[in-house]
Amino acid sequence: MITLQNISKTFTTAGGPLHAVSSASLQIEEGDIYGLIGFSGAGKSTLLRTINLLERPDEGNVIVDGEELTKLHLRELRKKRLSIGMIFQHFNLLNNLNVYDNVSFPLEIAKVPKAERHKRIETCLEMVGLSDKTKAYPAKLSGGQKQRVAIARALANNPKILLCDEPTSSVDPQTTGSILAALKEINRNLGITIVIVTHEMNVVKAICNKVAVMEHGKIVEKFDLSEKNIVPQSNIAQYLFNNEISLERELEANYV
Ligand SMILES: Nc1ncnc2c1ncn2[C@@H]1O[C@H](COP(=O)(O)OP(=O)(O)OP(=O)(O)O)[C@@H](O)[C@H]1O
Repeated sequence: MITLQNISKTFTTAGGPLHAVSSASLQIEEGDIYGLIGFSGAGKSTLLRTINLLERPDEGNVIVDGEELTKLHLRELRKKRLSIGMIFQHFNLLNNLNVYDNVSFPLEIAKVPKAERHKRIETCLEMVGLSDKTKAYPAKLSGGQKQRVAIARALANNPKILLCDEPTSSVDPQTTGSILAALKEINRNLGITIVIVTHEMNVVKAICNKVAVMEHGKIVEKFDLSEKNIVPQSNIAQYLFNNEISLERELEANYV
């Protein structure tokens, strides 16, 4: 369903070229919940953002449902992006709009007629358990509720794929559980393929069926978590599998 072939991305920075992603290849099948894990700066978000070309790779191919995205014209790409929803660490809600209008926003951009819009907004808010919050503004919501609004908004255009960039990094552990449960339900009930960037092996173990471990811009190992005997080979994968902890910056300093 998603094929990333030899993706590379270099940023120009004041300190010189920064190779954020180097020759990364990944095959994600329909229905997967695919985790991308690694330390801060490993290139996870950059790689994730190439899947909808929010980040255009310098080299490599991005194939989604048989279509090579880097070859699409802007209009075709915009259409294709409707089938790829995305959520972020800091929710990215529009603070001057209430919950209903936040979810309505992508539908208005896609020019969905009003009656159909209303139906979809209600369905999506029901899916994330926020039907009673339509009139609330983001400032009045908890972190978990904000992320569930963001999930509803990402689902509004009936995507086939949901990209999640550290969706639980700004919330407490209990809320993490409710967000992950919502994502799992969406995957199970709607068959939406999910790609999730995280620092936390607990997140991977809770919902992913596959995971790729990244370090210094490269994918160093991939695992099918349905397999019984997982034997990590790389130092970083061994570290991640053996330490079920959140990879905060100070802990990263202890990793050798
Ligand atoms: N737009 C940009 N311009 C310059 N450098 C960037 C840009 N985006 C990312 N980088 C750099 O590329 C590297 C990879 O960043 P990326 O965000 O993909 O890593 P990550 O594994 O997701 O880490 P984090 O969890 O900290 O976001 C980092 O060194 C980052 O500073």
